[in-house]
Amino acid sequence: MATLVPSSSIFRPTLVRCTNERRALFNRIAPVYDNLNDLLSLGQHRIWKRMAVSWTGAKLGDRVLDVCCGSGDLSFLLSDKVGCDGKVIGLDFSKDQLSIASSRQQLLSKKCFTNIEWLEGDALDLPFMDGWFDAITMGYGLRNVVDKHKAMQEIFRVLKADSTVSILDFNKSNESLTSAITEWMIDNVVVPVASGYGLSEEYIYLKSSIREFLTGKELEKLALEVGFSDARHYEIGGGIMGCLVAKR
Ligand SMILES: C/C(=C\Cc1cc(O)c2ccccc2c1O)CCC[C@H](C)CCC[C@H](C)CCCC(C)C
Ligand SMILES: C[S@@+](CC[C@H](N)C(=O)[O-])C[C@H]1O[C@@H](n2cnc3c(N)ncnc32)[C@H](O)[C@@H]1O
Repeated sequence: MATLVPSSSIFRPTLVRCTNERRALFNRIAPVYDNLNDLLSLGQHRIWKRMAVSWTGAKLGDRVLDVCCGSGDLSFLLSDKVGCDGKVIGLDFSKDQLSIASSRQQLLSKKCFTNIEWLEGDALDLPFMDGWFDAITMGYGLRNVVDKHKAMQEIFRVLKADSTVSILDFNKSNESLTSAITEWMIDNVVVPVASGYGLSEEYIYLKSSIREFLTGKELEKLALEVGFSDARHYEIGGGIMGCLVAKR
């Protein structure tokens, strides 16, 4: 009997089907990730990240966690919030992203940045005791994990009572115009720019990952299901981005 071999375009999602493939993708994009974020968002991602960090309510002396920290943008912002007496853990499963985060820490050489520790680990199996952190951030991470429910359960487990997690990501909008703008940007700006670096497949993945993501209402529901007492999703960046703020 003849075996049907699907075309590579049908099989595109296999690029990121399992954890190892996702890790490999983030290792590959690590050298250009920061520059592309600045370029593609016209620097706006820095504003969205500041908003996400301020919504955690992190304060001087706190012990905080940045899950899926990548090259460390949110960790550096958290470091400023918690100061020299606080502690920031930036956790990610990509060695190459962590190595960039660590080089940035050396380069920026701000005294209090010594309060940041980079940790290679899995968001689905956080290596911390229950109720360990005063605040948690996750930037563009939840959409990329293979099991979103488990990731939320883990965040809930390691967060102290009354503390807050702030989860920034693309917004899977209910508004067809907003979705169309995001998809148009990815097809006509993001992927063509990324292809100049030989990373078109990696950025094409962005579009399918947003389509398969949860809407704001679904994210709020997920947070409540895993046990958070309050959950609000805020649309930001003209509705292109969103931030889920949930209180344990
Ligand atoms: C912050 C950006 C990308 C993060 C990012 C997240 C991922 O999950 C990835 C997965 C795989 C590869 C790469 C990434 C990744 O880079 C940049 C986002 C850019 C937006 C697509 C476009 C933003 C458009 C506008 C300039 C914003 C206008 C806002 C205005 C207030 C209306
Ligand atoms: C799009 S980047 C976001 C990086 C950073 N938080 C930011 O806002 O720029 C997503 C990050 O999630 C990490 N990641 C994805 N799944 C993960 C998992 N299961 N455990 C740990 N890190 C993960 C990737 O390695 C990557 O660095």
